[in-house]
Amino acid sequence: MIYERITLIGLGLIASSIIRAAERGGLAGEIRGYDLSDEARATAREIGLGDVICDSLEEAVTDADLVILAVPVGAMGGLAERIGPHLKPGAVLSDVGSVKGSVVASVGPHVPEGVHFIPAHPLAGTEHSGPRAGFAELFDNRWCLIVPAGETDPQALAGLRAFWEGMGAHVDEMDPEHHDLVLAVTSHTPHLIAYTMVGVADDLRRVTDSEVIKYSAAGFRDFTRIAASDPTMWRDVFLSNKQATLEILQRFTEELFRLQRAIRQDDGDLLHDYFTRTRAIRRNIIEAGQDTDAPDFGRGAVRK
Ligand SMILES: NC(=O)c1ccc[n+]([C@@H]2O[C@H](COP(=O)([O-])OP(=O)(O)OC[C@H]3O[C@@H](n4cnc5c(N)ncnc54)[C@H](O)[C@@H]3O)[C@@H](O)[C@H]2O)c1
Ligand SMILES: O=C(O)C(=O)C[C@]1(C(=O)O)C=C[C@@H](O)C=C1
Repeated sequence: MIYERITLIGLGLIASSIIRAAERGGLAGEIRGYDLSDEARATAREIGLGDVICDSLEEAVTDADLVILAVPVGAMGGLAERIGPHLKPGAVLSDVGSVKGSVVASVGPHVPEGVHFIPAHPLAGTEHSGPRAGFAELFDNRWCLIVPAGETDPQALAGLRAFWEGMGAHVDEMDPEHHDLVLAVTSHTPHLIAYTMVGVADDLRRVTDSEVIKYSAAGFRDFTRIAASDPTMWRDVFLSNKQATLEILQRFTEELFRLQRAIRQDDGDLLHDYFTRTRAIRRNIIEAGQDTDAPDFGRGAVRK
């Protein structure tokens, strides 16, 4: 056991997966949960999520050794303001938000003296939401980035690291600004592209009738899975990581125009060189053992 009592706030995909994974690993003596939505709390009780589902925030966080905020990033600051006065001295306050700079800025000022605020971000998810969506294996062999907000107590940090490792994740540390730039490239902008592509296909539905759906090839089907993700979560991600996402989108647009021109001008060499370079990137990821879908990720596995 790592913590006597932990509390999850916001009982969606990530919190319900944390609860299942913490139970699997025997990482907490007692697990409490709270959600703003009556429906989410009722569902959580119905499916037996954790030990106690509380009807008030105060009841949920009082005496907790670890409190994890698992709500959309735009709701984190207001939540921290409300729970701050009820947090136990020595407790760890963490979160799982997809953006870190805005969470550090909005939560930080509400963290009372003696409480250790250590933001984190598991790089794992699905397009599903809510308490029923969680499963114990979600974090197995995935990265969890811990993003310390300034000077952090080494013991509190070691505890949170052990907690994530106990749930099957590989842990790394990163500063908030760098995190937000990396995630703008690897997660946020790709989601925006998927949303846009599915929107374009939907606009063309009248022209192509139902063929877009019927003959969806794997590439487009992957886009529709991503574009089915929670709208509130992703609205907050883009509004909270504005600067980095706009920077990456600008570069993306420039590249798109370059490829557009190559197609128009029949520049097959440019297209071939470009696709050869991108194929090598995928191969390098796999050869470096960084493909988190590989069964023995992190041990230098090479999948052919
Ligand atoms: N879904 C993913 O793939 C993924 C992956 C990693 C991190 N994250 C991050 O984790 C967080 C949660 O995402 P999720 O996918 O679990 O979302 P979700 O939509 O499944 O669940 C969020 C829950 O938070 C509740 N909520 C909203 N505001 C609240 C408030 N003020 N107080 C209490 N409860 C509140 C909602 O009712 C909902 O049940 C987000 O910050 C997201 O950026 C998501
Ligand atoms: O697999 C998915 O559904 C995801 O989009 C998960 C994903 C990602 O982009 O990889 C989405 C947002 C998170 O903050 C972390 C993980």
